[in-house]
Formats: sequence, C-alpha cells, structure tokens
Amino acid sequence: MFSRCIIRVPRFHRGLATHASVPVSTSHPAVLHLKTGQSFAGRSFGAPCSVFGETVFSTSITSYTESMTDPSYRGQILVFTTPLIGNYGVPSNITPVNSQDVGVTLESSTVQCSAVVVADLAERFSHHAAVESLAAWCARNGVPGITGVDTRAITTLLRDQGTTLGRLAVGEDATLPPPKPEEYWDPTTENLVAQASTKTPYELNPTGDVRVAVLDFGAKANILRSLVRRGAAVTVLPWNFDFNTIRDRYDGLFLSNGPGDPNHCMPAALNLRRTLREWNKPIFGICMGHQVIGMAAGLDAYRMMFGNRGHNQPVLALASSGSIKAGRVYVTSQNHQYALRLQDPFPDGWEPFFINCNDSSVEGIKSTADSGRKVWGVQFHPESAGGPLDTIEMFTDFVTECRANKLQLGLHTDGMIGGKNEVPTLAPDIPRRVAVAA
Ligand SMILES: NC(=O)CC[C@H](N)C(=O)O
Repeated sequence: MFSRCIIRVPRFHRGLATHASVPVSTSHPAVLHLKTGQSFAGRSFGAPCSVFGETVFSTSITSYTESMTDPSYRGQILVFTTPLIGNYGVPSNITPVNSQDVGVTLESSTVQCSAVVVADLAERFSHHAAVESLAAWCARNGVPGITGVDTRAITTLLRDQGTTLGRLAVGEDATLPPPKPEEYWDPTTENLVAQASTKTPYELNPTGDVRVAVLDFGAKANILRSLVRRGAAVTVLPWNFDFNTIRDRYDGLFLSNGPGDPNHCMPAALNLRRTLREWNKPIFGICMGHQVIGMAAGLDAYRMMFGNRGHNQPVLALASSGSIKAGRVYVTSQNHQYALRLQDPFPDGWEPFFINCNDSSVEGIKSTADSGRKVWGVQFHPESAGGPLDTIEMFTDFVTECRANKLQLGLHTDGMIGGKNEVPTLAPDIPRRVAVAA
C-alpha cells in the first residue's frame, strides 16, 4: 500500500534548531547592485548594514562556513550558486585542545567575506556540531546577507560580464538609487594581504622534527593543520618578512593563499627570487603562494574574467612528482581570480605542472628535474576545507622532501643549532601555540 508515504524527518539535535535572530519575513529589505547596472531585490539577514565589494560566485555545494572564513574571500561579496544555504548551521570556532591545535575549527577566526548572497536562507538548521544559525553568525560578525534573489541570474551575469564590483544595500539604503559607477569601492586597489597576514611571527607545534617557515599571505587554517599533522614545526611569518635573513634555520619554505591582487606581493616575490638563487631546500606554494613563486620565476600574474571558485575544478597533471602522476585528472577546491600566464617557452628551470581542464589556465608550476631545485606551486587548494582531498598528499610529499633534505644535510644530528630538540627562534618573544597531546 503506497497511500501514505512515510518520510523520516530527522529530529533537530539537542534543541539546537532555532530561528535566525530576525526571521527573514520581517527583516529589512535589501538590494544587490552591480556596477554593470543590474539590481536584485531581496530580504536582508545577518548584520543590518550596507557594504561594497567585488561580487564573485562559488559553485561549492557544501562548506559555506569554511568558504566564508577563508581569508582569500576578503573584500568580496560571495554569491552561492547552491540554492539552500545555512541548513547545517555554524559550529563553534574554538578548537578543542589537541595535538593539531591551530587555534580555530574553521579557516580563520572570523567571517572574511564582505557579504553573502543566497537564493534561499535556511532559517532552521540541524547538525550535531552547530551552535548557531548562519544569520546569527553573520550578525555577530558584522556581515550582511541577502536572500530571496535569483542567484542563477546573478551567476550568469557574472560569468558573461566577468567579476563585477557590487554594493549590498540594506534597510533605508535599499530604497536609495544605486551608486554611480565611480562610487563603487574596488578592494583589489588595496593590499588585502597586508591586512590578512599575521603582524608578528608565531610558532605552531615547536617540537616537530622538521622546520617549515610559512609566509602568511592570509593562510587558511587547514594549510597550517596539514603541515602540523605531518610533523612539521611551523613558524608563521608576516607576508613581507625577508625569509633570507633566517633561512638557514629551516628545512623548507611554504607560501600560503591570500586575498586580492598578487601584484601587491611583488616585494615578497623579489625576496623569494633571492631565496631561489641562494637556497636549495624544498619550497611549496598554494594559490597566492603559487602566484608569488611564478612571479619570482619571471611569469606574469593576470586577472581572469571570473576566476574559479568551487570544489569541483578538474586539473590535469602534466608531470609526475611525489604522489602526483602525469596524465591523471584531479578534482580540486579553488578560490582565485588571478592566474599565471602560460608562456612558451617557460622560464629556464621551470615547467607547467597542472592545467585546468575547463579553461586551460595554469594550475601549477614546478622546477624542472635538471634545475636541482624542489619547488612546486599549485593554483588549487590541496588542503580542501571544503572540497575534495584528491591532492592532499602533496603536503606529505613536501614534508617528506624537507625531512629527506634535512637528513642529507645532517641537520638531524645533535649539535646543530643547539641540538635537535631545541627550537631556534627568531626573537625571544615569538608566541608559541604549543601542542598538547590529545
Ligand atoms: N586563494 C588564493 O590564494 C587567491 C589568490 C588571489 N587572491 C586570487 O584571487 O587569485
């Protein structure tokens, strides 16, 4: 008998199902204006304020919490193409103390994007780890959102016109005419990396057996976790710190992701050019870090039409290295607006590593086998958070190379820089987030 279809509706966990602080039906009106002239009216949620930003879309179907706390989204109004957003709420962002402690559960300590645009905000949420709704979280972090707009139409426009400056006008502002073209704020004119980077060096997992310095352009927490989980002692440095002044203390250098135009990072690329000339240990860069490696190698970083943001970007490996096999396609997590220009010939000592299967943009570069160097850069995010873990072993490859390099050089022996367990410090006052065994 099929007269009654029984659908099991999961019970909301521990009474955590709530309504947003202000139900959308009674919230303020909101309008998303694009500099190209179109406007989309909906209802506001989150913080009741108006913002400017660069309007971009992401095709990810999960992980709105990770995307929104990714520092690379700084200055951007993030449009989710997935219609229902907020249905699993937001977890606590305080990390339980364990051996992989980098201080946060999500990708940074706060919401980084300027605003979010969703078709259908879920005001009720259900997840065992959720502690609040998306709307309440946005409100607490001063970030406005708009719901009830046709995100398919907005995405089609952004795809056809390219990434466009926008204004999310909320409340009374929503009744005003759209800003004039010259009134739109362009976040890429600012050095967003300088805002997102740590201001002072700090260490994670100082008892790790291999020492990795991280140039922080706005690093996602999962990048730091991925290094720490593989046993690295990590020193996080401000984006413009000249690593050359301390490089002899390290077994490897990592360059992180970061927001905005990579050309603002030219000072870091120039420092790196010297490192590449004079220091022969493993170097790995992700996204902004990859672009900085490319600029140091002599490649040009250009602005793409609408970039790649999502968790389903296929990339083809053109060379084998470590866990990566030439000829294989890997599905990757991405969030970028700029890319390295493919040029023929490539600079001496360098080769393309990956290419995007959709738009043929450069997805990775590496030093050639005969260059004597071990340097890799990838435009995508092997650390995921969110997205697929197809390329996560690139972190193992990097830390393994650092370790092998250290063994070759004999740095593992006692007597080097005060003995193998002593952590050389940059300055006595570097704060240490010391790992505590779980
Ligand atoms: N995720 C990133 O590191 C992004 C790099 C750079 N901001 C870009 O948009 O291309």
